[in-house]
Amino acid sequence: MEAHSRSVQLIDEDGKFNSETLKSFTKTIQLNQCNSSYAVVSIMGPQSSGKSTLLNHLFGTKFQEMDASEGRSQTTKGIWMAKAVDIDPLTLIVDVEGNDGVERGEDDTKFEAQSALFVLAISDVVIINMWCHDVGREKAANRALLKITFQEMMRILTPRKATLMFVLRDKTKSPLDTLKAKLIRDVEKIWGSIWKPPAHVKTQLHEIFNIEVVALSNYEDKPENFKEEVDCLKRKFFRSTAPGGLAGDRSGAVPGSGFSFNAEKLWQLIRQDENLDLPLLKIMVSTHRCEQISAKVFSTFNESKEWLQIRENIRTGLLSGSGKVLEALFDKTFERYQSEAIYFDKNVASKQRKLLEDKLISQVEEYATFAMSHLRYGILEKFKKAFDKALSGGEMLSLAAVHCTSLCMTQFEEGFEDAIGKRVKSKWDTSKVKEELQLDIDAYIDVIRKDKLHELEKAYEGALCQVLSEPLRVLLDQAECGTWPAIRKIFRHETGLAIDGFSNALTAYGVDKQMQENMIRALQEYAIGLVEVYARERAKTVLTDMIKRFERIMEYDCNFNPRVWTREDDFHMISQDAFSASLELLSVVAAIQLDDENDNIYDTLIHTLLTTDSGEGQNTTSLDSLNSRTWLEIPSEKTLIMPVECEWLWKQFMDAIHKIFKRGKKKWKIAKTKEVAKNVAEGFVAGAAGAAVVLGWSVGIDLSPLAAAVFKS
Ligand SMILES: Nc1nc2c(ncn2[C@@H]2O[C@H](COP(=O)(O)OP(=O)(O)OP(=O)(O)O)[C@@H](O)[C@H]2O)c(=O)[nH]1
Repeated sequence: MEAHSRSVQLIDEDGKFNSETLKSFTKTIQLNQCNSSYAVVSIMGPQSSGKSTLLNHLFGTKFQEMDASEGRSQTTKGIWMAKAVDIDPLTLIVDVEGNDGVERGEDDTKFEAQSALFVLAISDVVIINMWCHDVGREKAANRALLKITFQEMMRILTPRKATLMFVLRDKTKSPLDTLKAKLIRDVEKIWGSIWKPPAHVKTQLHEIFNIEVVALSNYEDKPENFKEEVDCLKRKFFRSTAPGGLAGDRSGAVPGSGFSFNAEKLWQLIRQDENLDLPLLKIMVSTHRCEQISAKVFSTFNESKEWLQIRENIRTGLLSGSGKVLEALFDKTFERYQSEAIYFDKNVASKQRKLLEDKLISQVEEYATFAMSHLRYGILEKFKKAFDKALSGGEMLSLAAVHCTSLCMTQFEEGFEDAIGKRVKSKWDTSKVKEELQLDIDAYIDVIRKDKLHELEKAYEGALCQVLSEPLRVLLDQAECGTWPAIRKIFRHETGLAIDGFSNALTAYGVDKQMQENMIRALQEYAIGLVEVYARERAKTVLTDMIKRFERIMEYDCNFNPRVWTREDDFHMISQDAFSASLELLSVVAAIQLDDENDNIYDTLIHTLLTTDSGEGQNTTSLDSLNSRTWLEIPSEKTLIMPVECEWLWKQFMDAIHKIFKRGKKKWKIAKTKEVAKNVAEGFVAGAAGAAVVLGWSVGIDLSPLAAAVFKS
């Protein structure tokens, strides 16, 4: 009680505002918690007019009073403040230095005017303390004060409605009503005489002030009466902030927590003699206070166990459910802010709330970033599992990719909301992280797709290899004129089937057209390569194979039975067949002829190598046609044995055949009976002669040893 009723100096006699003193005072009396439920009552009046005495009796304060024995000199310097005792709501009492200029000098009205303005601006009730006998007096000190106050108020201040309570001291026998009427007339006269800004030219006094008039007995002469009347007056200040009370108009009231700042700024502006724009000041105070409230709730947020726990979650990676906690914490923080900021300017409060929200959002940025990246990797792993499962369950890759991706993107959104809450999530741009996640997912799909496509490719290659290998081997073993047409037929058929199947299968993998074409081309090339492999293999052993073929025809008849040469056997024709068949073999393996329908290699070879012209040798023009490295209409990369090589091979072949003829006795079975033998020998001779015609141009086979051997046998 003592501490509250004791007064503090708000502004000293030199006009210095005691900011720290006021802050500490308002803190002591817990003004901050009052919002708008508090009142400010101030007193103005001539020096030594009993102002402090009245306040102390009325409000239980302890303002310094003049010692009566010292005569009338100034005791109150500057502006003082105390808290009324036993009055609800909390009521601040402001005692102002006497203002009749006696101490400061007649001309120094500046401080008086400034303090009067200050008091008017911060007060809900202004008590004008005056001697009863001054009512109606032209020269009364209050007249000058009121005039200058009204004048300055209209010049630089946008007033807010307050109560002007005239307390007439040392009341006389004049009835109060008469005094009151006189006083109001007087005050209105003053009001009418002052300059007013255009907006207020027609403003009536009662629109700016509620006027109250009270008369008190002389404190010194009639102390009992004085106390009684003061007690009665005191009651007027109970519940003063309730509607209809002395301080009932709360519309312009500054909330308790902004009082100090408001008072200090106000005093600064008054001292600078600037136009006082109270609404602007109100915004200034509101901004200052809302910033303070915001900073306070922000630090409470930071220190809350919930937020500390969420931050800890970054370390442990346990995000699930944090969103709800964060959401509730945000709500609590805004509620805390709102509960105090609501008493300040609405626009300022909501602007500061928005700033607070931004601050909170950026405060959780580290957590949100962590949550997003944690989710990104977690969801990617989930995608991999879901995708693999879908594929192993037989789902088409392209469909699985779409549905698993969409599932995972939804999971990302849900997971982020779960970790960070709806409110924060709505403020966050997740598009970049989602793009990155999408890229990760696409990369994984690509890897799997490549694997699967590789498998598919291998499967089709394997199948093609299986269906083509055997026919190719058989056909190339046969190596006759119809070989390449047959290979082409089976090749086109099987490759066509495989490509159809492959194309269909590819649609399940979501590959683009270009890639699809490339892969089909690759399969085609594989099939071509397969043919080439077999053909090249065959080409490698062509000389041996030609010899073997020649020998086979000579040793076996058309039923594959071992041949026993008799006279009936047409040696010439059989050997001719053997030569032709060998040449056929050479022509088949000389080039890969998958595209070429006009197979001219065999014709060229027959024409140049197996002529039936006179045995004096092959015509050089024909042989010249083999003096080349390419076959007509066949690209070089499809050539397995060049024409010039064929010529060389043919010579090798004929050399070998020569030797075979030489040892024909051992090699070929000849009938044993003499007659048969003779016939055979004749036939051989004839056949050999024919053969010699065939062969003569190149190797000049000497058949006589064979014939001799036959005759000997
Ligand atoms: N005649 C008369 N004298 C009073 C009354 N009340 C107080 N006084 C006397 O007036 C003198 C000044 O009293 P204060 O209360 O100090 O007056 P003040 O107006 O606060 O003085 P300053 O702060 O110096 O302006 C004291 O001696 C009081 O006893 C009153 O009702 N009538």
